[in-house]
Amino acid sequence: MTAHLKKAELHCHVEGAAPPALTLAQAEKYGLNPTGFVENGAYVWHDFTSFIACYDFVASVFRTAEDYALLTEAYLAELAAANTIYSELFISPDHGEAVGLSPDDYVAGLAAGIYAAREKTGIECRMVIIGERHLGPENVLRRARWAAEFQHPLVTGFNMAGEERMNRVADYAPAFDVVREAGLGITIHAGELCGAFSVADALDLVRPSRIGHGVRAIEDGELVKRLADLGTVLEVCPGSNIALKVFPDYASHPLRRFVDAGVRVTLNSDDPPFFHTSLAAEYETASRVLGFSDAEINTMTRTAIEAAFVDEATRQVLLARL
Ligand SMILES: Nc1ncnc2[nH]cnc12
Ligand SMILES: [Zn+2]
Repeated sequence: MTAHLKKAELHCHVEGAAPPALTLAQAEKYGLNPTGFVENGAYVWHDFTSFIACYDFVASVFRTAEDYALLTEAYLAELAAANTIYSELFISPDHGEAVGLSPDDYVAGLAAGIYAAREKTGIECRMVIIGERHLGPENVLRRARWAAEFQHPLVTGFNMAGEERMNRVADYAPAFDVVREAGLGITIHAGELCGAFSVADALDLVRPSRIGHGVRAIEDGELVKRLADLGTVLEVCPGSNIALKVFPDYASHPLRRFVDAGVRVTLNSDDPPFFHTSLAAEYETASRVLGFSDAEINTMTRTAIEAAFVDEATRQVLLARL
């Protein structure tokens, strides 16, 4: 049982956290047809490409700051009820813009949800801006420039997500130079859909403190050693990896091998209802299926707080709560 363990999450996409029932209610509110995306109370997709199409539909039913406040507060309340003290949400202003919601209003809605949840439950949360890789290097650079200029106390990092098989990390390096210069925390999706070379590219060209997934680094022993030596933190999402068939089953999942190699790892849900998971379920899987002890799982939670994109005073408060 892991219900009693304190938890922290570094890797969850906010639109990807929308429960299907909420998506259906929002679709009805705006007269949008969910057929093909939500069936029998579950999201419909069969590979990464159709997952992204479904994700885009789900995002399109959230159209105002109030919609985002509702979604965010509901997700954080669920996390807090599962003993979660810290959450980092990946937010995608491009999805807001796609439905006519300005980046400022998009962030304002998310922040309202975060403040409301903190008031009611004490959960601490920060936002990480996403640049969507499949929108191309120019758009990710545009988003990075915006993120570098944008000042909000809860926006503390930058990330690139989306279709990893499109282009090479080098094409996006200028965007990361911009946000590094601005002092934002840096993480990047790599080593999920592409192999170890993608993680190596990220280390060489982006120099992130964390990597989203990174799990296919396991294909290169030297790279695993490099991750351990650098102290790079992997945001591991086992349920997502199994759902997207990055690994065929939990027996093949490399989380234990990373831990044994001294790589710093954390547990995350990625897009929980899409992958029939939750942060609480990921903790349970780590315990019951992957065989980690409570002490080992607590180390992962501590690692998440150590790697969180927060100011040092907040980090100390969070560490004291563990
Ligand atoms: N698992 C994932 N990989 C890449 N981009 C994403 N966007 C939302 N979920 C994602
Ligand atoms: Zn992700």
